[in-house]
Amino acid sequence: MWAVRAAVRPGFWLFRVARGCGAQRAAPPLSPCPERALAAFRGGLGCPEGRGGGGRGPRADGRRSRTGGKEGEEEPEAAEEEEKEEEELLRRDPLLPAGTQRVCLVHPDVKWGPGKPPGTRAEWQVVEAQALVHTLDGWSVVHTVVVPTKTPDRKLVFGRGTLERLTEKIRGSPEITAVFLNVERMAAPTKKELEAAWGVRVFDRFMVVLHIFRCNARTKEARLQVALAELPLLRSHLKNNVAHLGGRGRDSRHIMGSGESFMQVQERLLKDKEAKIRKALDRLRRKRLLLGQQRRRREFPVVSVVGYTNCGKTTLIKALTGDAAIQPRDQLFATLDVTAHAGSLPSRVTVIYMDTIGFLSQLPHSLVESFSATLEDVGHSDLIVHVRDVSHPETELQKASVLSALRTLQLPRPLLDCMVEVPNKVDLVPGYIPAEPGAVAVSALLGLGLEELKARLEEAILRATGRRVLTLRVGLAGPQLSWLHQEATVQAVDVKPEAGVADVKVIISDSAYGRFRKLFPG
Ligand SMILES: Nc1nc2c(ncn2[C@@H]2O[C@H](COP(=O)(O)OP(=O)(O)OP(=O)(O)O)[C@@H](O)[C@H]2O)c(=O)[nH]1
Ligand SMILES: [Mg+2]
Repeated sequence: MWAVRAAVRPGFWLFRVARGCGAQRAAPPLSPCPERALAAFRGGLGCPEGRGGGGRGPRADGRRSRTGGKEGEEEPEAAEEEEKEEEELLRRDPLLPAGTQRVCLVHPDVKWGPGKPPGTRAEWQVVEAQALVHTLDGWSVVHTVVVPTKTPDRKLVFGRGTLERLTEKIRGSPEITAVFLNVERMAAPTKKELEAAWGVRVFDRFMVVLHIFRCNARTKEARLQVALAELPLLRSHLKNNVAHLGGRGRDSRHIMGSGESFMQVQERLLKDKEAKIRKALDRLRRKRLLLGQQRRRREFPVVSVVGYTNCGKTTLIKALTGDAAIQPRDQLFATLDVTAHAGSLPSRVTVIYMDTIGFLSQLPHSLVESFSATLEDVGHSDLIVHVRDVSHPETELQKASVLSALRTLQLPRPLLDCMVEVPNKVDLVPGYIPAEPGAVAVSALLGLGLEELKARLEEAILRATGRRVLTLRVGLAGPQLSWLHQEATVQAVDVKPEAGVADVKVIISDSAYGRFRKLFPG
């Protein structure tokens, strides 16, 4: 969900990376059981399935906090109060009208100059804009107009003559109930003038995407992030309304003798709201980090699956884990919350796949900024898998957008260097051969290439987490075998009864192997 333009702003991301590529951390034991791994993992993840996001679970080590409750628990009244405040912050008027809308899509096509978006074409941008509209329940595009323009950022976006022609068309088409002007952001006066000229409501990309986010956000963190992203919109509405009131909003008629004008009171309320949302988000983030630490103590290798929106991330995770509960949808931004799903690799290594929010180019900064914290989990993973829809005409541009945004996350170099490229939807591109070295082409939908991908992921995970495959000889009478079952992944046991020993093939971390040698020096 990251904008290409936003991505190049230095210091833009709020992202903090706690640790580097998995190679730098102590390698954990691996559970052979995905269900158990996931149950343990979800206890430490603020995701809808996990129900762990509330952060009120007990500490893994059972220690008590200062308040007398276990650490990670809160005082019940304080927690209730926080919950009430969070719900209050989430109460909002509808952003876009509910019910059926027949939309005229107006796409300003910048053919030259600095406003021309690089590497794309008007028809592709139109297809993406149509997909955004169709994501909304009951909304359809009834007309599409591509209008050449030099300066889409001028007040009325188009020249006078073009505006007149558009007005004639929109006014003369009674079936049109709304206009989607495919610009990143429209200034409030522009919106007002266009709505007055066309007689219907006019939306920009920011509003449409924000509305989709609102509909799709599930966890409290994601919903609060949407609420935060909405604030600039509320501010510009406020300015617009005050302008509409003429001098009345700004003048010195103070409200109830408070010394503040109407505008000042509203601005203060919005500022208070912003501070409260940020505080609530910070609270949730701290809980997530605390739970993340518990999760890391359980130490399952984590694979973050990232990519442009609708490229097939969720479908791939469903195919890799066989998790029937996952429901991919042909929709932009179907996934807005980071969720975790356990799966097994060929040597029965259990990994946790993290499904993430997709990227979209030309997304307004405030939206990107609001969601950056959600992506912190990517920085805590052991491996990144970059999924790409190779059947999409803008597949190369999408790849560039994703990579450019990933770079701005300030992820540790090794994590980026170890990234596994997965060109997806190859069933739609017969004869597709990946150009990138080490890439594994798949069709997540048809299950093509999955075994090769699992083998590639296993190799990358072992390398990234400092694990190795060893065959150890153990005595059958001692506790070594059960120790190995607990602390490593046992792949095969070759019992030699006559010698009273067994050759055990294990995947074991360097640290666990060190402990094994110390415990069982013989
Ligand atoms: N033909 C084909 N379609 C696929 C493949 N993988 C995914 N799809 C379809 O692409 C659409 C989007 O899939 P998702 O898995 O929801 O994509 P996503 O990247 O998770 O999307 P967001 O969560 O919205 O960012 C769905 O209709 C899938 O059925 C594939 O390998 N081949
Ligand atoms: Mg998804």
